[in-house]
Amino acid sequence: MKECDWMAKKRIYEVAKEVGVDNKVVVQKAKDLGFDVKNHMSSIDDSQVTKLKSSFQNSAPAKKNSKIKISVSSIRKNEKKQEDNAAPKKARKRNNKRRNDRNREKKNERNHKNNSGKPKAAALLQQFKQKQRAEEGQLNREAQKAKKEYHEQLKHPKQEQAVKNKKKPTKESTKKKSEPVEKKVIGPKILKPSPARLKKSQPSANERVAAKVTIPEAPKDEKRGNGRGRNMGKPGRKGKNQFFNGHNEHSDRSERKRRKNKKRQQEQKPKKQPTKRKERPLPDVLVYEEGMNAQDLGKLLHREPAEIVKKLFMLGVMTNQNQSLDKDTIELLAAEYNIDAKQKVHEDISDIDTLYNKRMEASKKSKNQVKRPPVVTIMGHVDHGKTTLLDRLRHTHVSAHEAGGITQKIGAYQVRLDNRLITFLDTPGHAAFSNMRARGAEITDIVVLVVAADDGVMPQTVEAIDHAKSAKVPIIVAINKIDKPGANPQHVTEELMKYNLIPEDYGGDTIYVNISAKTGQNVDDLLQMILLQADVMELKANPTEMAIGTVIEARLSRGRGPVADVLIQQGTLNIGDPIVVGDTFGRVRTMTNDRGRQVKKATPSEPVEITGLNDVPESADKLVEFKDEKTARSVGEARAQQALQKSRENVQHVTLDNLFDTMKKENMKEVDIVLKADVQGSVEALQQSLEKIEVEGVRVNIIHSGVGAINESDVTLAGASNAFIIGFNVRPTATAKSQAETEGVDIRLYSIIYKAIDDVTAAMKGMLEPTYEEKVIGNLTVRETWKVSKVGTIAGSFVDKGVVKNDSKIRVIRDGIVKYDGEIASLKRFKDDVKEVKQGNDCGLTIKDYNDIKVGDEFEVYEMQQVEPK
Ligand SMILES: Nc1nc2c(ncn2[C@@H]2O[C@H](COP(=O)(O)OP(=O)(O)OP(=O)(O)O)[C@@H](O)[C@H]2O)c(=O)[nH]1
Repeated sequence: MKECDWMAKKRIYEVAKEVGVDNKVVVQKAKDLGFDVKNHMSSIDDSQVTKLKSSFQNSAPAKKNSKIKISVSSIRKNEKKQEDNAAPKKARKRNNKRRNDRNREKKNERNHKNNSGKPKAAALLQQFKQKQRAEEGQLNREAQKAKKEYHEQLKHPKQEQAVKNKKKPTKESTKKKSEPVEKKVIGPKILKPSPARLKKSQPSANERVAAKVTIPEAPKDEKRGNGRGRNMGKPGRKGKNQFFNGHNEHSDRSERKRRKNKKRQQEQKPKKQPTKRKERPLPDVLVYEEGMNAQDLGKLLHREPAEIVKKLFMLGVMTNQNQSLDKDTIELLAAEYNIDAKQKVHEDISDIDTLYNKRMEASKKSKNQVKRPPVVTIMGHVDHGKTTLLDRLRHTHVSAHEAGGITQKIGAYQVRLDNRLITFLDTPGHAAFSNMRARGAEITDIVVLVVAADDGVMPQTVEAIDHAKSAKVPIIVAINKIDKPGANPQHVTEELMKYNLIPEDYGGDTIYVNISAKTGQNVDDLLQMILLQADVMELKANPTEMAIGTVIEARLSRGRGPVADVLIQQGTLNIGDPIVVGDTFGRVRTMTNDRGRQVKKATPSEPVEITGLNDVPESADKLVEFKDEKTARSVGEARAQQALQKSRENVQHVTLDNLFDTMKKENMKEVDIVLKADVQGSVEALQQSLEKIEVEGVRVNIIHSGVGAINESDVTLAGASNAFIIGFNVRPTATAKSQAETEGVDIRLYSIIYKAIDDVTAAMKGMLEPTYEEKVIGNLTVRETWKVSKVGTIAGSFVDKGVVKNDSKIRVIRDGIVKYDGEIASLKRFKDDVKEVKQGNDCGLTIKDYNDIKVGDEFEVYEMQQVEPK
């Protein structure tokens, strides 16, 4: 209502503009008329406006225009009725209908007054009409012009602004306030249109812009079109209606209402936007991680979390949006949405074995593969000539052709024949081959089986065949020592045929070469055959990618730090490359080839010695190159940590009690024991007896033996070797004992040889019976001795630890050696027989059948307690 009142009023200055008279004059006039006005900003209502204007009639120069304006608008109003009938826009008709009715009533009233007051006015009006129609045509043209300009200004508001600024370079802030005055906006105060609204109005602006330009001051209208007045800023229906209907309150109200509704609708639109999310399609597969919550799943499924919670609720799972969900629930949810669910597999970057395998597979599929030298291992029975053959190859086919020859041994070397390379692993025998295999390193492409022509197939020949076959590595048979007088290669061939090594001459596919490693006879032929076999196998690698390889040997070099001999298998290793090798890492600092030369890069099948690692890796460890040192470091450190953890878990595992299980589990071939005894004779006797024990191929291996008490070094060695300790007539030192307890090293103490042997044998058979285990209950030190006839030696002792009982067993220990093991005969305290004496007290005791007690001797008092088998 307020707004309507306000809108129906006019400011004095507006009236002044309309009548073309100075503000002050109008203010004075208004005051004269008795209007309550103070200055040109004071408002007056419609009737006052009419009175005020009429008071200026016939006096102001602008009166004519003003008249015309009034006349035009009144004529328009009169014609409105007819125009409305023909009006094409039904909407406008509807909107204006009520207003028109009102206007009609008002106009009729006015006409009635005019007619009654001035009888000749009709004729005069007719004249005016004609004249004004002509003027109206002119005005329409101007309106069209203004419309065009208005559009221009809409398109180039900045230019317009610039022009405006030029025109009014000063008092910007006050100008803004006074703008409406300068623009001569007639009518109610106009709300500033928002840019968005302005934009929306644009399409219909064409028709609307002219409405306001009907004001006679056409050139000023141009400004108004650019201005911020409502009618100009928002050229539209409102302006048009205003033009046609005058300042109709009702039309304003309905228009505002309509705009408000429109605005509300527009505002509501973005709110509806989120519902569109629901329309997004579900993924084909829900790739989830265990522990995800409804929010996480909502994102993956393109659904609102609330919907997920609701769905789960329907499935009987009460949860909120943040609660972690288990695998089953997530899969249930996926099933509810009728899509598959797949758990995301986290790649463990520290698992370089998997990374190695992946890269190996990827390389095999690569288009950049090129031929690579074969990697060969020489196997055979003892003394059949493996080393001789390797030496010959090394010294003839390397040094003869390569300047410098082999200056150092790096676990493998390459020989050259017909400008082609063959890589030989420098560790002959199937044990090395199998050890590598056991550790997951299958680096050999071809096995050369050396069989002495004068000896034939021997046990280790058969073992070598089995190892090569199980590794699915092709065998080339080298029948050696054919230079020897008793050599019978034919016989050897026949023998080998029993093991399915059928020569080509007999329709098989095994290559046989008769050689003499000693004289070098046919050694070239052997190399030719190796190359032939390599061709058949189409051995290839991709040298263009990041390197992977395997450690052949590794050691700690004085001055150079950790050194590893590695065989590159795929890719190219360069100086400076960040690498992880087993549980170690670093950057390749130096690379040396088998001829002792520094190289900058190593390609597939090339053995090189590398430095730059932070620690010494183990043979058969995998080498993997990483993109950056940071990753290599984190992987290396993570692996070292894991390895340490594992080693800690392993250390305390082998005990006599769990020996049998451990042997089975770890496929042990030897039971490692550290043996300590009181005298050398006992050590030897016990060592021989223990080493004779063999249970199902598993033997005892005494890794260390010696005379004296069991010390820390013994415990450390046993811990590192996963061994246990047998003490014969000796005891561990106090620190050794506590260290053994901490590290879980098992110490077994015996005073009878056959008992120790029986226990070890029984443990290896898994038949170690539940036994009595001694439990030390106290320790004493002899402070004084008295020899009493018929009683023997009385030991005046102090109880250092625990308790001593009159029925305890007791050991006499002198300098770590058990001097006697027996029973207490009597226990006294101040001449009284007592049952027990506790720590911190003196006592006197005698030992059954033993009197060799000296001051300083230690007593270990113990009881036998039954132990359940573990
Ligand atoms: N006459 C003759 N003797 C050979 C030949 N090859 C090797 N020998 C000899 O056979 C003996 C054993 O040779 P090695 O090369 O040590 O045999 P191996 O297979 O390496 O033996 P282990 O290392 O013990 O497994 C040595 O005395 C060699 O000199 C050969 O072609 N002809």
